[in-house]
Amino acid sequence: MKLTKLMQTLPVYQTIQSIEHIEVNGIEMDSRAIQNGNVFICINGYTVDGHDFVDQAIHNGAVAIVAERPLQVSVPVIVVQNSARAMAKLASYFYHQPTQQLHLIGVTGTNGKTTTSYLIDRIFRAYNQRTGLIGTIQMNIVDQSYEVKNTTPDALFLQRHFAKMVDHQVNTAVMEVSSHALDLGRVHGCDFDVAVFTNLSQDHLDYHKDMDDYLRAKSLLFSQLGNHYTGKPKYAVVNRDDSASEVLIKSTAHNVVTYGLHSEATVKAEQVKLTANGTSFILVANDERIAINSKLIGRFSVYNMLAAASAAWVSGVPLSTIKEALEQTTGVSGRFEPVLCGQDFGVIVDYAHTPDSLENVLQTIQSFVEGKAIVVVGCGGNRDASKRPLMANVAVQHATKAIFTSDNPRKEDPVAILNDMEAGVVGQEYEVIVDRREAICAAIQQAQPGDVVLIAGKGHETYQEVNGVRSHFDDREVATECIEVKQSKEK
Ligand SMILES: CC(=O)N[C@H]1[C@@H](OP(=O)(O)OP(=O)(O)OC[C@H]2O[C@@H](n3ccc(=O)[nH]c3=O)[C@H](O)[C@@H]2O)O[C@H](CO)[C@@H](O)[C@@H]1O[C@H](C)C(=O)N[C@@H](C)C(=O)N[C@H](CCC(=O)O)C(=O)O
Ligand SMILES: Nc1ncnc2c1ncn2[C@@H]1O[C@H](COP(=O)(O)OP(=O)(O)OP(=O)(O)O)[C@@H](O)[C@H]1O
Ligand SMILES: N[C@H](CCC[C@H](N)C(=O)O)C(=O)O
Ligand SMILES: [Mg+2]
Repeated sequence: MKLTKLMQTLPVYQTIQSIEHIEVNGIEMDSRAIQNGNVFICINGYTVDGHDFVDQAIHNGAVAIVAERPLQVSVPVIVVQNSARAMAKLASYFYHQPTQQLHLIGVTGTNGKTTTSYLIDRIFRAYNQRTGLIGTIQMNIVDQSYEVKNTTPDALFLQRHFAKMVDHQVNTAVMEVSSHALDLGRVHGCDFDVAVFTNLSQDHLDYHKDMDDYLRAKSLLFSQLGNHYTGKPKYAVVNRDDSASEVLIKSTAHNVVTYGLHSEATVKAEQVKLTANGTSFILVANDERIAINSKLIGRFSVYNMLAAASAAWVSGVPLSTIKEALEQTTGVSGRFEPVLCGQDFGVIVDYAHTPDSLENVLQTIQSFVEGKAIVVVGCGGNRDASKRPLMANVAVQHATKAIFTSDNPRKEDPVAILNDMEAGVVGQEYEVIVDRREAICAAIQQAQPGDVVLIAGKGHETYQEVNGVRSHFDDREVATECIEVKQSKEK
């Protein structure tokens, strides 16, 4: 592609050298990956500044540079205001605007994005669509899975893989859209057809200045809806029971569909019944009604099902298909996942890593547990420290017994993180066991028939990061080992 043609997608840029003759065969943001004929985009990151790697990029064959400032180098430099946002547009154009060929659904919110995305994916599969999915656990393109580093990867990765989805005849794609991604412009080149909001509560205040700033980032998914005008109808699907939805509704000029349990909503759940084995409710969408009997547990799961059902319903999927998919779903890896080794007490591995999700999950357990609810929980290092005392407080308030432990301390001192957690507890008992394996085994040792042990925070993760080094660690495997040790002692 001619560089001049590629650059047409940017409304404003500056270059003093002629770029008329340049032919481009690829875009890269990493100097190490540059090949002959590529354009190198310099991104000023959190760790290093991509502008410092132009020489390596040129040495590897870069024919032009996109940068945020003029650079004295041997190839033309195109100066833009924000190279990450420019990259999103350039990548979309280079890969022939793949998201315009997909029915693209974006899911944002503090909790429930992964679960809701999987439910949407399963509904569209039941509707015989070829689907793609991008989120915290992995990326799926039809039946192939790929690792991802971020919940919402960078714009280049996204556009490249949307193009791959188009090549694989995918027609519907669903992705989680994190607040970081919205703020950093990772989804700037994406033409969403449906934007879904789950809920808002505290998280990521290490990155966002305050809750208003966090909500502002989330609202970008709604304000940018329909930016790439193609004439297709666009829908905002929001949780009516969450007050943050008011801001999101005001952020979009497109169709708004609300869902909820308590308020007047377009899509509702009526006659909700929550049991230890699942949930049932009547799904109401305008004047259509259908009974749902799901294996998913807890009121929060009803919200996730409503969000997914609404996204599918506005896309034209019949309620009968939505019912079929929701009823077949047993759950998502590491989300309220039971560990079953024939023991006479429950063990649940869950990804709750915010005060709100921990409270939701513990309340759900309390609603059916016959004995004690024992929670093992920690807080991540180098992430929002202000949620630590709040999570500890939720743990002691909503569990019979709380054991505080480590959850990816990253580069922080695990004991310092635990001290931050302990500051949130006044006058209530808890135990601190720094080593996560020991903490899980201690909880399982203490469990009596009828008790439930909740192991929170890591869900599907298969590593523990300590001192910046990741080692294999899977809560489900460790719990199984601890149960087997307990069973062998009892024989
Ligand atoms: C803080 C943050 O968002 N960091 C992201 C960022 O990394 P960074 O800014 O450190 O990148 P960097 O290493 O400084 O590199 C800057 C530029 O120099 C280039 N470079 C670098 C070295 C070199 O030799 N040559 C070169 O050209 C790099 O390719 C890059 O273009 O860019 C990387 C590539 O896109 C991301 O993987 C990385 O996410 C890290 C892993 C991360 O942990 N991010 C978290 C905070 C995050 O984004 N989380 C959200 C939400 C999670 C959720 O709630 O579900 C997410 O969407 O994942
Ligand atoms: N709708 C919900 N409301 C509150 N809590 C929820 C909801 N759905 C799930 N949870 C809780 O939050 C945890 C994380 O769920 P999920 O992975 O679906 O969220 P996420 O938004 O993708 O999280 P992340 O930001 O890490 O990607 C679950 O394990 C469960 O404890
Ligand atoms: N997406 C979340 C994951 C947190 C999971 C928890 N296990 C941790 O490491 O803090 C985040 O980046 O904040
Ligand atoms: Mg997620």
